[in-house]
Amino acid sequence: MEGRRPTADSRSQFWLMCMRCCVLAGCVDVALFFIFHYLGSPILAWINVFSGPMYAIAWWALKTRRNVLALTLIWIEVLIHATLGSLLIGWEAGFYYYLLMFIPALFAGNRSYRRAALTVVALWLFYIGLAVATHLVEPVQPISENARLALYLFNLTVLFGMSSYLSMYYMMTVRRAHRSLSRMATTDPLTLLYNRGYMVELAGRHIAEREHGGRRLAFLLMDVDHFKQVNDLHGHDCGDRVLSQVGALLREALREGDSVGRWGGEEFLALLPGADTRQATQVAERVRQAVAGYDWSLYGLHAPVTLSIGVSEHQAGEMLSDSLNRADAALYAGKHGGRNRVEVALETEQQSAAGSQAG
Ligand SMILES: Nc1nc2c(ncn2[C@@H]2O[C@H](COP(=O)(O)OP(=O)(O)OP(=O)(O)O)[C@@H](O)[C@H]2O)c(=O)[nH]1
Repeated sequence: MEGRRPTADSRSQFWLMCMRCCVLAGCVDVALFFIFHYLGSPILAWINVFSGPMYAIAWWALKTRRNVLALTLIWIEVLIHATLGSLLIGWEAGFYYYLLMFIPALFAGNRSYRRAALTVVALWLFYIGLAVATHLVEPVQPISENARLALYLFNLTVLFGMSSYLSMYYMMTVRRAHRSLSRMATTDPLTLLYNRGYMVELAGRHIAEREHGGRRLAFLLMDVDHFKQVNDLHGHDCGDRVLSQVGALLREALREGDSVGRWGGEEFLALLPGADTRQATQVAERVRQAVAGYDWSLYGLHAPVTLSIGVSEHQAGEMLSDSLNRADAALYAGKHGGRNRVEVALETEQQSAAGSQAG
């Protein structure tokens, strides 16, 4: 039976990603400390000694939900690092790359697109200013051509790694949000079965397939008997839990490939692709027995919950509403025949529902 999947909180995922970035950035700073020592650039080496603890504090701030403090520290660190790196060694060392990583993060983490866009403009102006400054002023602590190239390649590699990670995260977030939205649009929140709208869509697809020479299609329209009494005697909350349990029993009793949804209040619909009337009737009987045989005393009920079920099979050229009307007529006959019964619809809407199996 088709089911549903768990959800994830995308906002907390964003902060988890920031924590991972802090760890990565801290590791990069440790690597840069040794690189600058090796290159004979002590000022930059010592900047990294301060950067590492800043990322450690930012990580701790994120862990303790001091998100604004964490983001402020990360911004300060990257701005100072990129500025000093560019002014001391030169634009060609590629420290400006680190500023670029803020652009997607600004839009992903900011609820206001306007504020994110304004910050990007400020960042762009800063970027331009830094480029012009490094063009006009000679590097304060120049290093050899080869060392600068090595540094440039290192920074470029970090940018590729970080950007790939961030892009992957953003795509995962979008896909997760899409899955979550489509689940909400297709699921009944109480029973976690498909909702009516999605059942209509699924039935439409099966009918189209059948009209093109595909498999047969049978419908089970099911209604909980005397459900009003459950609400009246045990309360609405108990009624909700009973409906939810009926949903779970229906899911268990149906085969992989069948679909079941909540059709209305205490009414359910199952689609059985590939089943003819005889097979659908057997399935309906199995479902009826599964619900009636469940131990409902667990819910404080003194009598078992039962279902009346109307079975219909889609006829060539028939509209969905016609198949369902025939199933509904059979269900109605089941109610009148004493409930806790499976009734089979006749082939055309004009004929009354007939045939019965006692419960
Ligand atoms: N707890 C709960 N009750 C619901 C929900 N949706 C519909 N109902 C109740 O289901 C009851 C349906 O009552 P009726 O239509 O009279 O049918 P019935 O009592 O099941 O009787 P028969 O169908 O004739 O066997 C009403 O009391 C509705 O309030 C729901 O989501 N939760």
